[in-house]
Amino acid sequence: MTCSVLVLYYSRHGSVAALAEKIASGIQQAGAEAKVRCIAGFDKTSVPKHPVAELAELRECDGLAFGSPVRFGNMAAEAKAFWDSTSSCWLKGELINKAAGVFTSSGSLHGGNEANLLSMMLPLLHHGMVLMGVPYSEPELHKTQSGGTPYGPSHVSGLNHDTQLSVDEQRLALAFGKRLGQLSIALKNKGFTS
Ligand SMILES: Cc1cc2nc3c(=O)[nH]c(=O)nc-3n(C[C@H](O)[C@H](O)[C@H](O)COP(=O)(O)O)c2cc1C
Repeated sequence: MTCSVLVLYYSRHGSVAALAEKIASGIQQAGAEAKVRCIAGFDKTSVPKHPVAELAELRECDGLAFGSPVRFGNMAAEAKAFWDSTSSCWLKGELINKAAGVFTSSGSLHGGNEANLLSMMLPLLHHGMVLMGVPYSEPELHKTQSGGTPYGPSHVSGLNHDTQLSVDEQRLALAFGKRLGQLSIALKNKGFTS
């Protein structure tokens, strides 16, 4: 039975997209399929790095990783607008009991990445998803000097959003993806998901 995990993100400058790709590698390492899809920007001028997500892909996923940059301590409006378009999915309970987690990128280390991750969980909880993060059994969580939190992977991109993912950020994103893949497979195989 194939298990397909949707890696759904919004990214303006590419930092969240870079995390999405690492998470997808971890999902694949767990033996699940990773489908990377982006949320289109409002201005429609930028060329997306991955295909733009269709609502049907959210309905059909077996697990979800959701990413957004920090915008004034919260998720980007584009990401919020996507969730505001998912009422039909919520009415039918199509995401109930599916594994999910969140990831983000912020300009500065204390610029609100953890607050953002927590608020990004809210729509997923309303949809009845089973939330997971990164456990402290991952050694990088104890020593990272950049991003990477128990609430989900993160990156600190700097004032000009030009820093690469650190080694610790990459490892934590990979571990998160692997764990999400494993949990998605387990929940699907046990018959918990619709
Ligand atoms: C309107 C706006 C608000 C932002 N607010 C914050 C913020 O509250 N804290 C922070 O650390 N960075 C903030 N940033 C910076 C972005 O979170 C950061 O550049 C992020 O890495 C961008 O991700 P992306 O490269 O995937 O677009 C803000 C950027 C914009 C454009």
